[in-house]
Amino acid sequence: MTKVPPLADLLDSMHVVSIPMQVRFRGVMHREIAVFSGPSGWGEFSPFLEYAAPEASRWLAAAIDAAWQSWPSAVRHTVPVNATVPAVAAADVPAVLARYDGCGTAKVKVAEAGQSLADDLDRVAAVRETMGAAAKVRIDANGGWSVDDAAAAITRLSAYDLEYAEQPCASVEELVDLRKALARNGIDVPIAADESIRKATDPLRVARMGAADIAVVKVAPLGGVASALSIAADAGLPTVVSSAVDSSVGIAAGLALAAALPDLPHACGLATLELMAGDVVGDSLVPQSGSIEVRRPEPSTELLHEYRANPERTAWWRQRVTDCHAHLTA
Ligand SMILES: O=C(O)CCC(=O)c1ccccc1C(=O)O
Ligand SMILES: [Mg+2]
Repeated sequence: MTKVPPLADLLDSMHVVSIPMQVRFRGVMHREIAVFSGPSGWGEFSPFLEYAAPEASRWLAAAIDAAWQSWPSAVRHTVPVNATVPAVAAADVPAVLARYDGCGTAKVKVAEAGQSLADDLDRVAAVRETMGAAAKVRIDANGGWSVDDAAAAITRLSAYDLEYAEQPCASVEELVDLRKALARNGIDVPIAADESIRKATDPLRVARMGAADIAVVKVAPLGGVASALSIAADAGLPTVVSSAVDSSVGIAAGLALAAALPDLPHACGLATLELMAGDVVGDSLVPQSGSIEVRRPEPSTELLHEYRANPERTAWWRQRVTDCHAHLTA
C-alpha cells in the first residue's frame, strides 16, 4: 500500500480540467479530471462524479501511486487495443469506428437503460458489418441484464460471433448462474467480469466462485498499477486492461499495467481517448495500427490551461481530494 503524502503535496500541483467528449458516455458530454505531480511523475484522479469517498479513495490511492511510486518493469513496448463503441445508434457506428486506427477488436456497449435488445442487435450487427468477419467483437452490458435476459440476449447476439460478454449481469452469483445456463444451451461465449472486480470489496471472489472466464482490470479503482497487477496474478484468469475514460495521464498507468502482465491474450480497452475531444498532453496515447506505444507523456501547461475547469468545479474537486485523503489516512 502506498504511503500517503501530506494533503498539501497533492493540492499544490493539482489541476482540474473538463474535457469535452466526442460522444455521450455514461450520460455525460464532459469528463472532469484532476491531475497532480509527485517525484515519479503525474497521477490522474478522476472517479465518476457520483462515487462517494470510500470508492473514490481507491482512485486517489492509484493517483498517488503513479506520482510517488515506480511502476513494475515492462515485458512489451506496445499494447494492442480495442475500439470502444458507446450505446450509439447503428447508423453512427461507422463514424465511431473510423476514429480507431487499425483496431481489429471492438467493444460494443449493450443493455443501455432506455434501449431495447433490438437496439443492441442493430448496433452489434453494424459493428460486425463495418469491421468484417475477421474482427473480434465483444460486448459490455455493465451489469444491465438479469440472468434470463442475458442468456436470451447473448444467445441472439452470438450470431455475430462474440469474443466475450463483459459483465452481463450485476452480481457474482448471477454470473455463475448465467455461465451454467449458457453451457446448458450450448452457447460458447466467454464471460468477463469488470464491475464484479473493480467495485467489489473482495476483487478475487469472481475467480474463486468461477464466475468469469476473463478478468477486466482497471488501474484507478484497484488502487494503482502494482495493486492491479497483483490482483490480476491472484485471480489467475486471462486479463484485459481497460480505462475509465482517462486523459493520457491515466492511460499511461493502464499501459504500464498491460505492459507488465506476463500474458496479454486480448486487446485492451485503452483507446478511449478517441471518445474524447481533448487531452492534457500534446502527444496523446492513441492507437496506431491497432496498438498504443508504452510511454508516459507529460501534461502541457497550455492544455491544462485550455481545459481548466471553472472555479466552482475546481473547488469541488479540491474538496473531494481533501475528503478522500482523509479517508485514506483515517
Ligand atoms: O474497455 C473499453 O473498451 C473502454 C472502457 C470502458 O468501457 C469503460 C469506461 C468507463 C467506465 C466503464 C467502462 C466499462 O468497461 O464498463
Ligand atoms: Mg466494463
